[in-house]
Amino acid sequence: MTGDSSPALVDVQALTHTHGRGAAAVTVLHEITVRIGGGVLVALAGRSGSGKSTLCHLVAGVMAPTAGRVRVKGEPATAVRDWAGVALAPQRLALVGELTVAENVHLPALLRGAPVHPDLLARMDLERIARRPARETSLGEQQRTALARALVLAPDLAVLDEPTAHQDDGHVEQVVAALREAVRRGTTVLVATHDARLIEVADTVLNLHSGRLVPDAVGQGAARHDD
Ligand SMILES: Nc1ncnc2c1ncn2[C@@H]1O[C@H](COP(=O)(O)OP(=O)(O)OP(=O)(O)O)[C@@H](O)[C@H]1O
Repeated sequence: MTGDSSPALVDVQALTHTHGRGAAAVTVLHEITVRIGGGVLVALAGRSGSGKSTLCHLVAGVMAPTAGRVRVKGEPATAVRDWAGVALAPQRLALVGELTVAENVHLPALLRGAPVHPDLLARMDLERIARRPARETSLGEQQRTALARALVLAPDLAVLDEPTAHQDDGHVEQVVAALREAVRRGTTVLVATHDARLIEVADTVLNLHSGRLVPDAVGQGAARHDD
């Protein structure tokens, strides 16, 4: 989180979001205001259905809020199209099943003509299966592939929805280390999670409760890590 006067990487102001229309309309986020600075790991915690994925999608700019605004680097989040700006690993992963694990990870770099981050495959324990089509890998492997893909351009902001949901303890440690390393290199990482192992290493914890940020929990979290 940033103080009021410092520039925010992510600036969310009075954001409200309603899914559906008419009789089916349901407002799932209410008047969210929060600012997030550069180079921090932020955990967005909250019970199932509290609105974490919805807020992730709005911050990543894949949908627009019903009211209020989300700015990333001073632009509306929906206008930031470059994965070097904002990268998303959605809960449902969205891999290209026919492409290999390595091709999926490197796709944002290949599309952009950018160099690939050399050791992400190893960091995410994907080297052994790098040449296998993504659809022929386990769910945990697919999740680590989507996480590596989100980090491959060292984006300003990586939005990762439940990044440890399909990982065993050992791989949780590897994912956490990779996220901390991304933060060390300057990426702000926003994770939606219920995982205490991830929440405890966050610089900031935002707690969502029924679509509202719980005021006295905002800004709490583990001390800043400098590793
Ligand atoms: N497309 C949609 N149409 C209608 N309601 C939706 C839609 N997507 C999500 N919702 C509702 O919005 C609320 C918040 O959902 P969201 O997926 O953001 O929660 P979450 O905190 O990420 O949950 P989980 O931890 O289970 O993934 C839930 O009540 C959900 O049923």
